[in-house]
Amino acid sequence: MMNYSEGGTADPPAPAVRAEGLTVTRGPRTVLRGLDFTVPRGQITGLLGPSGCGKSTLMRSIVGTQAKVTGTLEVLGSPAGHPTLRTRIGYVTQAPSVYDDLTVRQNLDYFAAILAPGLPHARMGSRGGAPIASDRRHEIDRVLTDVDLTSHADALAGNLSGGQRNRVSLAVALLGTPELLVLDEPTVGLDPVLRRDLWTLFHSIAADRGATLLISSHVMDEAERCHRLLLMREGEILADDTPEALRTRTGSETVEAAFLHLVDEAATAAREKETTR
Ligand SMILES: Nc1ncnc2c1ncn2[C@@H]1O[C@H](COP(=O)(O)OP(=O)(O)OP(=O)(O)O)[C@@H](O)[C@H]1O
Repeated sequence: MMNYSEGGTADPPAPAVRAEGLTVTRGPRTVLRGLDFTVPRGQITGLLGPSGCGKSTLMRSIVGTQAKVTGTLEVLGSPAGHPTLRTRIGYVTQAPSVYDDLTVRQNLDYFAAILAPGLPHARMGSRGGAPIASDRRHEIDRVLTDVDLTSHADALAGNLSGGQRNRVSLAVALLGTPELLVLDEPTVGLDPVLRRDLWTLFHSIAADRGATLLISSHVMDEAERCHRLLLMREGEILADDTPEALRTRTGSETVEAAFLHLVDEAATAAREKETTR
């Protein structure tokens, strides 16, 4: 049932992420400069911008692993980094975090045991090495199917290709059906077919499970696949809108052209500000 305010209109759901004046310093540099934005729930928000603009730093701040964060940063209604958020967020870093000397299934079982140590250990299975609790096995089978690695379940992670290792990391993040998935360049190094399949998976995660996805990329054609975009440049947010609205607003045919238009616009505005000083 929906909640209604006194005025009779539906309360908009609280955003998955809300930032106000978010500033991050790394060493002597201010890497994020007073960002204000929200990430709506149940949608795919793309975080796009050139290398070094601060995408990973912003993602690390959201998942609570970044030091020297000031301003307001709320994630799923709690301050970023709050312990209760740990099991509600799935995070995939750029470098796949998997154990090379374990098989894909053993990696997943290890992370599943950490995520949900209370899962029942009744009815043990024994295929593929050490016994695995049946509920965990079911969960692991599900995420293996999601990332199309079922046929490699018993391969050592160290023997996989870079793209396959990335998908093991993604499978780890999908364990436990998190409400918010933060994926740092998840499609780097993947062939076009796999990239397409992963984007189909991302859309079904948002549509079927109501999860929120924040996905970084510096490949502009992936922007077209997102519901919303945060375009970043040099630690600032250049635009926060839908791909269509960005194209329309800038009179551009592609998001890439819209991005370049906004960069030029920002540079012109900065020059004018400088000359009127
Ligand atoms: N450990 C660090 N110490 C100091 N500065 C850092 C550190 N890591 C990153 N930076 C700086 O912070 C800025 C933002 O880096 P970040 O990794 O967030 O960018 P990015 O947009 O994710 O880049 P890429 O697309 O190449 O991954 C960069 O200018 C980088 O030089």
